[in-house]
Amino acid sequence: MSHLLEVAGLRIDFTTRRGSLGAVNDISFTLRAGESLGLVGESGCGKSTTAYALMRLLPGNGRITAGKVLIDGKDIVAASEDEVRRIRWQDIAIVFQNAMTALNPVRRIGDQMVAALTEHQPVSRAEALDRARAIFEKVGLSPSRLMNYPHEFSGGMKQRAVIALALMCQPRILLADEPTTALDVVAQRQVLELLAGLKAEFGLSLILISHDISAVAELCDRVAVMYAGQIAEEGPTRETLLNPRHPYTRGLVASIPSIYDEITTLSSIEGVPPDLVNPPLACRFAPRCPHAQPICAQVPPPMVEVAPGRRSRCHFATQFDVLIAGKEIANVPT
Ligand SMILES: Nc1ncnc2c1ncn2[C@@H]1O[C@H](COP(=O)(O)OP(=O)(O)OP(=O)(O)O)[C@@H](O)[C@H]1O
Repeated sequence: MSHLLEVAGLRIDFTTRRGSLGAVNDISFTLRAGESLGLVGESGCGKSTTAYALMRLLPGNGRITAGKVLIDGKDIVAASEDEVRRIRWQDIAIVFQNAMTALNPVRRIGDQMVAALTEHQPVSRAEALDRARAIFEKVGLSPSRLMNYPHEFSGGMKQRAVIALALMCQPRILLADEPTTALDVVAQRQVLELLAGLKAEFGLSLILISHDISAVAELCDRVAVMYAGQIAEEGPTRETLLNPRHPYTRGLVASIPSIYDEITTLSSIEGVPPDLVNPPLACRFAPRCPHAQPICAQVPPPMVEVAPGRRSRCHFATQFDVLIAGKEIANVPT
């Protein structure tokens, strides 16, 4: 089956006062129609930057400096502004963390939804309104509230409205950047259930960016664990989180209470991620890795396939158990 989205060798740099900051460095992944991918990793690892690049919505000081982003075969990196306008929102749409980034506070929500469609497709206002009503219902909002202003909605309702807005042009790929972070626990759960339902109903391909690994475990077929602008490990969600092949994934999974029943330990990864203006030259995680070996500080690890559909950027990915066991043996008091 062909890929709906193919990201290859993506690199994104920001111009900063301290020099060039490599926010994303050689990222590759694919997404099939109807598939969901979770992007996880500590704050600052490049998740949002990746999502903005897929929409060609980087801030002014950000630039894609290498790589391709093929959306249904079309490269959005090389596309003209006109082509980008045809692709953005129609083929790929984004739900931001903060609903008010997407919603105009002084415009009725229904009018914003109508405009989102009529700006992109040759439909009448009446047709667009019909569609807005139908989508409002799909996202669990009453069509009678369509002409409300954003401030008349609760946080959870606003986020539903943002999802409705993103779906107006019937995109096939939906990016959700921390869609529940600003919500209370009940609304968080409801929005996640909504995303799962929409994915199933419309066959949406979903990229869920979240630091909530449990949400990703529940919603996503695959997971890409990012560290310092790179993908440290990627694979089917359950296998990857239950049996990591990268020390960073192992640390990340161990730092949350329990995603799957089998995992019960709780710890945290010591240290902080590197400065992306001057990242470590070899393995970016080596300075914090409890299992680091001399090679890790000398040679950049390649991304290797550890099993079909599973990749890890660790020198010891294919002998991971030995690496972990080695640490445990080294710790035995003599
Ligand atoms: N406009 C910008 N100018 C300069 N640096 C930026 C800019 N936006 C992001 N960065 C830097 O790029 C890196 C990646 O940031 P990004 O926001 O993509 O990470 P993230 O994983 O999404 O984090 P979070 O979970 O906090 O949103 C960070 O080092 C960040 O400081």
